[in-house]
Amino acid sequence: MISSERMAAVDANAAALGVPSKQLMESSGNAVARAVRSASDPGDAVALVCGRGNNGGDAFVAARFLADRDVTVHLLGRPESIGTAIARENWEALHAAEIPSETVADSADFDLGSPAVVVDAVLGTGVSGTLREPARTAVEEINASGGRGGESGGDGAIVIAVDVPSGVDADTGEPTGGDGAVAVDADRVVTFHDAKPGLERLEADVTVADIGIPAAAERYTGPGDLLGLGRSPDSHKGENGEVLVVGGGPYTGAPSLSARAALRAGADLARVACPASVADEIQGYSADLIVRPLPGESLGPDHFDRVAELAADQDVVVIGPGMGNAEASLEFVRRFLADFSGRAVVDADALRVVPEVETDAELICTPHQGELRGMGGETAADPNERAELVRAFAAEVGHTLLVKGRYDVIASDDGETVRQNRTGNPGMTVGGTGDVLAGTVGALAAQTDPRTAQTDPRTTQTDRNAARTDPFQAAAAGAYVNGLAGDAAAEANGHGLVATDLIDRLPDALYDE
Ligand SMILES: NC(=O)C1=CN([C@@H]2O[C@H](COP(=O)(O)OP(=O)(O)OC[C@H]3O[C@@H](n4cnc5c(N)ncnc54)[C@H](O)[C@@H]3O)[C@@H](O)[C@H]2O)[C@H](O)CC1
Ligand SMILES: [K+]
Repeated sequence: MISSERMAAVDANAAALGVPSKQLMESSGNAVARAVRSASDPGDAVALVCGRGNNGGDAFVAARFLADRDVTVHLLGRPESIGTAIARENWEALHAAEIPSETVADSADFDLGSPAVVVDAVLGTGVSGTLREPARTAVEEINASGGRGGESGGDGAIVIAVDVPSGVDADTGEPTGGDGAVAVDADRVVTFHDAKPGLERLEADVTVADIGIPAAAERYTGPGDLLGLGRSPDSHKGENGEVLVVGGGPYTGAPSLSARAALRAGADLARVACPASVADEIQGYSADLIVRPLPGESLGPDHFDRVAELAADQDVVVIGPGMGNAEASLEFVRRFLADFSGRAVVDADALRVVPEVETDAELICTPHQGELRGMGGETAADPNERAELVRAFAAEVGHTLLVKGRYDVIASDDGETVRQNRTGNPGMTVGGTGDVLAGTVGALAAQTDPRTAQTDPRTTQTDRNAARTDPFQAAAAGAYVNGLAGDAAAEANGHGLVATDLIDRLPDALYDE
């Protein structure tokens, strides 16, 4: 089962793996043609009703595979306004092949005739809102032509929908125009790659066609995993996330790297709460950070009130970098996590505390293999076996996990979703790259998802968490871009790369795909 959002990501990942959408469209069209053939006889009239997006494009391809049927392609709108290059190329190929087609400039002129089969390729997953003309009339004509919804009581044409009946939301099965809005009532649906939750709720007979998307496009992160992370063009300071890094004491570099990575990964503000003994040093590394000194030389339970107060205004807390493993510091983390209900990335020595703590916080834990074992998790040499172990352990602890390794493994807090990341290189075993990753994930988890943005200041912490990028998605995207930045750094510096090389390359990795 796959959501439309994930489907779009997998599509982009497939293209990055060398299987571009045009190739997928060829398979989609072929699958539709097979369904048409099984529903008709040679010589039968087949009407393909096509919109100007890729859903229509699938039907242009299908028409080429139906040489022994009496095919007519109806294009809704002008050919010049076909929206995508691949659909346009297939429209042109149709002409070159002399396949009969007509363009429907005015919906009043639309005449479907009385074919044996109607292919509904008006709209696929690209639909939004109430159907506009000429799509609306076309959908009504399709429904009137036959099928269960037809005036002829089921004796008319067989309606085969491409990917999803036009006007239906593939995620919910509801009309996109709202309750009772017009949508195609299909007899059959040929959907691509995987089942869609909304289609299960329809009466139509749904088949899933394998269109050749490689399994790796789902198993591994890719550019598709960055979709939906774009910041809104009219956002103001603070809207793209404020991150608080809590750490330092025995070390100064780690919290600084995390906080600077958070800024480069798009956070508007990065603060560091650290022992006063190292505050000047951490500030000295960078003018971009806001440093909040805590009395003493290492984190301890006395800092709880102050850190809880600082954390309350933050989108994400990154806790652990460079804090060391003194018992008092671990006790501080226990108290902090037990009380916290926001979102936190937990790294380094703070990780071992996680399995002991009952918390309402939404945690993203970023252990390497050794730290995972320290948390009570298991690991394995085989990447797929390791992925399975991490998935099960994420469900057990109830938090998102990002386990670092040659192949990173990301698992959702319910253990339902697991993904691997294979960007990165052996040069990244140098100290500090994990701190960069924690800050990067923190920044991505701090962004507001533009699709669920919630701007009312009275909203609760839970509402605010819900409006942000999904934690699994933030972790997967973070692992992917951290590895890309590492690969760019290795290109320049080989195995001599250092963690700060990654930080400067994060913006390109994130936004210049
Ligand atoms: N990986 C795959 O699954 C592949 C899927 N393919 C097919 O592509 C469509 C999705 O294509 P897309 O171009 O994104 O969108 P659509 O064709 O569904 O529609 C875009 C088109 O529709 C217009 N539009 C949007 N809303 C409305 C409305 N309410 N009323 C009227 N018109 C509307 C919009 O302006 C655009 O012009 C997917 O379903 C598959 O069929 C490919 O084969 C590649 C592989
Ligand atoms: K359709």
